[in-house]
Amino acid sequence: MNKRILFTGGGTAGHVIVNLALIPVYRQDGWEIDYIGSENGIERKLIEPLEGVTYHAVSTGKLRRYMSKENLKDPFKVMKGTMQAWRIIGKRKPAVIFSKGGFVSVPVVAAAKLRNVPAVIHESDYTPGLANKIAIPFAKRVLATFEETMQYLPEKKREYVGAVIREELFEGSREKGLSYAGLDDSKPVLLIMGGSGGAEKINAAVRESLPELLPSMQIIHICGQGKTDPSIQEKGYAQFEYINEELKDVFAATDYVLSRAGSNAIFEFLALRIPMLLVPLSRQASRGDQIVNARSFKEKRYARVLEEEELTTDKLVREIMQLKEHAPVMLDYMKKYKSEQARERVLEILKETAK
Ligand SMILES: CC(=O)N[C@H]1[C@@H](OP(=O)(O)OP(=O)(O)OC[C@H]2O[C@@H](n3ccc(=O)[nH]c3=O)[C@H](O)[C@@H]2O)O[C@H](CO)[C@@H](O)[C@@H]1O
Repeated sequence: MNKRILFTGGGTAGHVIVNLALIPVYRQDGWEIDYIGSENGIERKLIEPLEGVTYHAVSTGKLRRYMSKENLKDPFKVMKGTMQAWRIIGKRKPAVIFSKGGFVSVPVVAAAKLRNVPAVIHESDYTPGLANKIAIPFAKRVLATFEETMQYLPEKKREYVGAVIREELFEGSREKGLSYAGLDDSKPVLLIMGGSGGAEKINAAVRESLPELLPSMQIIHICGQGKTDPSIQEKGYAQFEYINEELKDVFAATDYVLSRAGSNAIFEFLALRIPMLLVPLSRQASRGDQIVNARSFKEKRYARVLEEEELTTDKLVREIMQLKEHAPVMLDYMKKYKSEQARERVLEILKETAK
């Protein structure tokens, strides 16, 4: 078999992380690895430095349901991206393409179809995103993280596999995580993670709540690029823009988490058995995918949820304080979830599908 695989996906870290979990397996197995991403997206930062992966940048345009003055050029950018992807696929001749979604992936999956190379799409959210919806007709298979997502996917292509989680996240050290954040073992640690891009509303509410929170806990706050506040220098409060390699240690040091409800993040907390309070991104700011992700986790008792519209400092403090009380029940339910098989199954499917 031709041992060459091409990955795509980008826009936010959520559309890259699953690829990051799979790439090391292929490297170890001696595969040639290509990646198609955008010129300036986070995927370039996360993927280009990896050894053994050739990164190709293509033109991308945001696809929207409705045309407006601002996005008149976007269909042309997508067409250009498709031509570029078509050329790259023709030159590199991958046996299979794995797409994690995001707008950059649409031209790649379309070009794969034109080149007759099988593509496998992975959908991590409860309801499929627009990019994946457009790309699914061109793909051979579509895999879901949430079992409930199956109802939205074509019967002949779909399979529920669960969440693909980076292996190294299970190998963190609490001690290293505490020392990385300049904290100690004296009080429990609350991690605050506003999604890969941070979350300004959560950041502001947390900063206002510090006087009430810090007496009983330490806080590691991942604020997002350019969103830390250097004027806050409290003991027991550590701020970061984004954490890459040390994230495994930070997770190991975490007792509770306050997070957005991006699919990859919440499945990581579930697999690592970290009790969570979720503040999903509102419908005004998104298509509402995080609201349904969070609802599903709440129904399964893996998480508590605070809607963004209800986010006040008082409510936030109360909910965070209550996490400790609710944790034992959450942990009982979380223990029933098994995550180990997802990555193996995805690898098997990719092998079955490869030309
Ligand atoms: C604003 C937006 O469009 N959000 C979407 C995006 O979220 P977002 O990009 O935030 O994606 P997720 O929450 O799914 O994943 C974030 C990933 O980044 C990692 N991470 C985060 C912070 C950090 O400092 N270091 C780090 O490695 C997390 O461990 C996780 O693996 O994709 C998700 C998956 O399709 C969707 O559910 C979200 O609605």
